[in-house]
Order: sequence, then C-alpha cells, then structure tokens
Amino acid sequence: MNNVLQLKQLTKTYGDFAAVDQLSLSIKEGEIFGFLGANGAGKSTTIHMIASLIPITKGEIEVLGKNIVKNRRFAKSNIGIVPQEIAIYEDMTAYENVRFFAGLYGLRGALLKSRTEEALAFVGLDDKHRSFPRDFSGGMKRRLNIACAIAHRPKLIIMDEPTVGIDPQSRNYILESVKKLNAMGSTVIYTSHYMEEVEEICTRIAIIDHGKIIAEGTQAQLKSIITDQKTIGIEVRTMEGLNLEKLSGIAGVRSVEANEERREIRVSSDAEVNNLNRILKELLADGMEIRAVEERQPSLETVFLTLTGRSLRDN
Ligand SMILES: Nc1ncnc2c1ncn2[C@@H]1O[C@H](COP(=O)(O)OP(=O)(O)OP(=O)(O)O)[C@@H](O)[C@H]1O
Repeated sequence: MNNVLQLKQLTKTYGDFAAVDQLSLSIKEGEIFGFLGANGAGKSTTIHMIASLIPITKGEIEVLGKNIVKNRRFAKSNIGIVPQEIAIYEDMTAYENVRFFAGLYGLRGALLKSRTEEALAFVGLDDKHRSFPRDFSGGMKRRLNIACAIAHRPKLIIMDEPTVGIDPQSRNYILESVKKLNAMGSTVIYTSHYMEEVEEICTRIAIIDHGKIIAEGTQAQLKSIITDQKTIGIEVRTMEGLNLEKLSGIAGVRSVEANEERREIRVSSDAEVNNLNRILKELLADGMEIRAVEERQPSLETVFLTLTGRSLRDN
C-alpha cells in the first residue's frame, strides 16, 4: 500500500519551545489513523502544518509522495480538513458554503454543482440547501463543516475533534460518516479526546505527548505494551453487594471498574502479584454470584495513562 502521508522529522518551534518535535510518521492508504494526546500535546499544530495553514520550522511533509511545500496546489487538492473550530459563513446558505469551499479547491461549473449537492446529501443536509447555518444546531453546523471539507473528494481527510460539544445523534452520524468516507476510499486522520471513539473507528493510533510520538500501532499492539499489569473481567449475576473500595484495597490491585450493563467487574493488578483467589473470596463473602472469570486486555485509556502519566479527559 502507498503512503498517503509521510512526516519526516517534522518540527514546529515557537521561540525556544518545540510544539512539534522531530515527529516522523507514515500513514498508508485506507487507514483511519487516530491522533491521541492531551491538550497542548501538539496535535493541532501538526495538523495545521499538514494542511499548510502554518509554516514548517524544520522537517518535511509528503502527501502521496510529493513534498507539500514544493507542490502546494497538489497537496491542497488532495487534503480536506475539518478544523476544530467550525469554519463556515453564517450569512451564506448551506449550499453556498459548500460551493464556496469546493470552489477554493478548484472545482468549477457542472462538477462544482454536482459535488456540492453530493457532499450535502452525504452529511444528511440535502433538504437544507437554502437554510442558513445560524439556524442550525451545533451538530448540523459540524456536518456542514464536514461537507465543506469533502466536496472535492480529497484522498486524505483530517478531522480535528469533530464531535466536541454536539448531541449523541450527530456524534453517531459523524462516526458513521467517517467509516463511510473511508470505505469510499479516503484515508482519514482523526483526533479526539473521546477514547471510545478512537477505539471504535481507528485502525492505527499514535499517542502524542510533548510534540513527540511516544507510541504507535494498532490497538492490540498498543495494549501489548502494558506488560506490567494484568486485567481480569469477572462476570457476576448482579452488581448488588459490590464493594469497590474493598477490592481496591487488595494487595497488587491498581484499578477496579464496574460495568453495570455487562455486569462485569474489571480488576487490573500488578502482573507479578497473584491475588485472584483473594479477589474472588471477597466477592463471594459479599454474597455475589460469579458467572465467569476471563483475562482481559487493558483499555486504551489505561495504555494512555501508563505511557503519559495523565488522563486524556480531565485536563
Ligand atoms: N502560535 C503559538 N505560539 C506559541 N505557542 C503555541 C502557538 N500555537 C500553539 N502553541 C503551543 O504549542 C503546544 C501545542 O499546541 P496544540 O494546539 O498543537 O496542541 P493540541 O494537542 O492540539 O491540543 P488541543 O487538544 O488543546 O488542541 C501548546 O503548548 C500550545 O500552547
């Protein structure tokens, strides 16, 4: 498979501070690639350099094998960016907005018209051609923003936290759209603070911290990095009687999570500590009925926390 995007030692400095620090990465055709990082990790700065919105301090970016600085127009026509801040014109109709952005990418005439209509239909706004975005919900504005970025059918679509602050229905719609765009042949870079979204759609992930990639791979590969912990899932008949504090106090236990829906208790412990008997004994002593005990992979959240020392969400 060909590389759609290649970053070579990409660096962006502001004075002495490196927001992006010699970052190298290859993304292949057909991937949905996730950028995971806490606030300030350098995700947006990287994306802005890829989209030629800010200059590169050092290093190189290639889109479909071509240097983006030397082949500006080529790069632009092959990239569609959905920025973090919604970038649409409130005083233009939905149709005019998409037509305007598609026009910037060089589409003209009948093709401009058909692609504009196609993009609006794709995001489910085909009955809103003449409506103004000022009357739209947050989710509809996001969808319009996506239509503006995809009308020119770019090979690479970059979405910078497209689901922040929108209703669950629009969120699902956007996630489904990402999968559909990917199935139709676009490679996607997706950044999000929501770990579940990344787990649901991304084929490969880079964990970015302080402007560098600290880990990269498929979910299974990232999870296998965590070798100093083991996680067991204990399925119970009901959660009644569950005492999380008591379980957390058992020697070697690092975290305990209860999933009501699946009626599963997940206990992560130091790999070298054998505390399974003790855990089960405590549950039985509290009158719980155990249905199954299985080994589980750590969650992506645990991987992130272990590698970066901080949580994605609460900063
Ligand atoms: N124009 C600028 N001047 C100085 N520092 C900047 C500038 N733009 C970004 N930075 C700094 O670079 C670092 C990376 O910022 P960036 O926006 O890329 O992070 P991020 O991972 O996208 O975070 P977020 O999720 O908040 O968007 C931050 O510390 C930020 O303060």
